[in-house]
Amino acid sequence: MRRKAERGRRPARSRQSADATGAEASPSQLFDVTGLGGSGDGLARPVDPSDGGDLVFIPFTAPGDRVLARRTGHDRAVAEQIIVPGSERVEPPCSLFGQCGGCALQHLSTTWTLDWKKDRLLTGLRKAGVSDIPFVRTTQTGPYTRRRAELALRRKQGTIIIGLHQRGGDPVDLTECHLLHPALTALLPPLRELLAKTALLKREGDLLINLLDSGPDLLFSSDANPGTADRSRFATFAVQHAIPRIAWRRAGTIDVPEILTQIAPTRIRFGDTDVEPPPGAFLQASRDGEIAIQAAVIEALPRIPGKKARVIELYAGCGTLTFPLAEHIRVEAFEGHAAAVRSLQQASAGKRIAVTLRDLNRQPVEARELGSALAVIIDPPHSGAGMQMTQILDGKPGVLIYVSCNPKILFRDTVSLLAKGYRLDSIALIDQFLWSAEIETVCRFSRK
Ligand SMILES: C[S@@+](CC[C@H](N)C(=O)[O-])C[C@H]1O[C@@H](n2cnc3c(N)ncnc32)[C@H](O)[C@@H]1O
Repeated sequence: MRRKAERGRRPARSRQSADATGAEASPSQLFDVTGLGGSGDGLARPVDPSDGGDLVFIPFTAPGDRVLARRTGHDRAVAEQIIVPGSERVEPPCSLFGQCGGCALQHLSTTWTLDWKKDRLLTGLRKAGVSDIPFVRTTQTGPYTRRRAELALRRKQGTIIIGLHQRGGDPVDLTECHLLHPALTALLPPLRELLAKTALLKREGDLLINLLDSGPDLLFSSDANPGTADRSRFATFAVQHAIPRIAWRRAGTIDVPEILTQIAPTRIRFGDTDVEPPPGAFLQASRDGEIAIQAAVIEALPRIPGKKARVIELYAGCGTLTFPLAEHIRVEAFEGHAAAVRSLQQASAGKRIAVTLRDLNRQPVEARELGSALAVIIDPPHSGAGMQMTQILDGKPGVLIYVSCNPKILFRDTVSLLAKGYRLDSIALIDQFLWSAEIETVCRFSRK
């Protein structure tokens, strides 16, 4: 949960005074909001065509709204007043909505946003050439379930801010959050007190929190080294708040994190296996989201012909999918993050899992190898699978189970897969990023 974009504030329903900065860059105009753009901002047209007919994006507006807004760029505007609210508007649950960059869509019901995401997905797939769209199974995770967060830290005039960046601006102190798991929100006030006393944070840093089965796992990155007194403060804090591990690294580096204190083993369960993940490990955003993704992947497996059959799993992380898969079939798992691979290897002992550390951008698993597997499972980072996708397209595995957090890349890859004779058999849409425009999907492609 991290979002940096354009500065924005929730528009008031009653008239607000001009911009807080006093800037009068452009006159206010009336706009009708007709839909939402890909990042969840309202897509609007001026009511008076002489104001220029082009569509503009207006954050925190909803379809059906008529708003008074001021242009901030050729296709951007900021709402100042909602003149007529759209029928889909709801009261945002969080008082920070519109300032904090964590949520973009709290002013719309979660039912509406799920339908909107499904519609975007289907429109994109149709445009990519899928003529026969299969049934879409949808799952939506609830509020207060987010178990992974990357929060910004600031020391400002003697106080500590822990929060999410407002759009394009400073972090907003997270005094309230309807997304985060309550166990994580409860940690924020004592963490502010702790950080106020430490030397570790000079001016700014970040905190990545993962809520594991063993408790919260904290990874700080900051602009100053922790002192000796800090280490004992963190150790006391870990005991007081039952935090198994607290790690740190210098901001802006990818150094192996230093363990400031560890009072107990860290643990997360994937399928039938406990894994000890490294600090800052990739995790699916919520437990419910993870379960839905795992179930969709397992369901998409083809019939397993015998004990020798194997699947190849690319971008395996610490094994979110590897262990559930290995309950059914042999798995060859590939991952580029060395610490994740170590965790995966340790937990794989005695199981039908072979793990390889591989930068799949530089050295993709080759087409021939992919083509000989019963299925290939792929869960690439947001930037997509790059060269690895080319090898998949050349290797033409019979079944490709594609987990995606970036619909644009999914649509692009769908075009290529259809051109190689694949069809789209099933789609699961997992809305695990509530109140944001993000879309997570599991798609099964197969060749006749
Ligand atoms: C979206 S995560 C999925 C991880 C895992 N499947 C899960 O669900 O927890 C993407 C994974 O790709 C890995 N990754 C990113 N770039 C990579 C690369 N060039 N080569 C191999 N792995 C990479 C990341 O370390 C991360 O574990």
